[in-house]
Amino acid sequence: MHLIIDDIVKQFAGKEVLKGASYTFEKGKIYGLLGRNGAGKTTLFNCLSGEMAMDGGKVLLEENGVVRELSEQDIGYVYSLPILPEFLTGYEFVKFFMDINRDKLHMDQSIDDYFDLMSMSVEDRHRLIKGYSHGMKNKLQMLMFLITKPLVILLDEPLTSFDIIVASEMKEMLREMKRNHILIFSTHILQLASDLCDELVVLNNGQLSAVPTELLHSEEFEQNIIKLLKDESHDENS
Ligand SMILES: Nc1ncnc2c1ncn2[C@@H]1O[C@H](COP(=O)(O)OP(=O)(O)OP(=O)(O)O)[C@@H](O)[C@H]1O
Repeated sequence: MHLIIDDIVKQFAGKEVLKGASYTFEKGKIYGLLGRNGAGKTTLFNCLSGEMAMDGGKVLLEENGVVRELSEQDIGYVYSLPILPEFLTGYEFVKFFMDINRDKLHMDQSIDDYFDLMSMSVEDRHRLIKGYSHGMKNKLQMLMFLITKPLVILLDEPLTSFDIIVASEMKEMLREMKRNHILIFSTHILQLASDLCDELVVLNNGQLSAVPTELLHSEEFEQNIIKLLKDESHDENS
């Protein structure tokens, strides 16, 4: 399975943020998306998820040799600031979520099984989401995708809000999930990127490019990434 991003263009009031971004992502890998503040990472995710209309380009999904347009159902998007109904408990929300998606699911696990997978205590799952920490809200969002298993999962700065124990559990889970999904996450934490990702992609000057794999585990990794991101062609006002 491949996610093919082909020549995406996106502009806001005449300012081009994505200038013909192209890249092919494949199943079985975790991709880290790096870029400076304002480079357009969230914009790219919004275009992929269909939340924002693109001004040009295509997003395609290739499965078993068949290429089709990516649909909203193929995408799971973990926001950096999760939007969840605060007046429900985590348990009530997951129950509701499973009910509305019932026809699409293989109901092989119970609600509690999913919470167990997320290591969320029985007490927490029955508390109002209103009182959840940022990290717990992110966990709940991740749980939704364990249920619906979208083919492509986008994570916008996801692990920054987790404590080290939860972050390490999440990393393990992402490594498990990559077998059947395409996982792309944006981050500013280079340590996390080099630790977790199989491939790094840089968004710079509106275009996507791969970071050579040999740089990923080299001693000069950080310096090389800084050099790449400082590329003189990057100009936030262009
Ligand atoms: N809805 C919008 N209307 C106008 N401009 C926007 C909109 N969304 C994003 N932009 C602009 O597009 C550019 C890219 O923003 P974006 O949030 O995608 O960057 P980012 O790489 O995710 O940044 P960060 O790392 O700081 O989160 C910025 O200059 C931003 O101001």
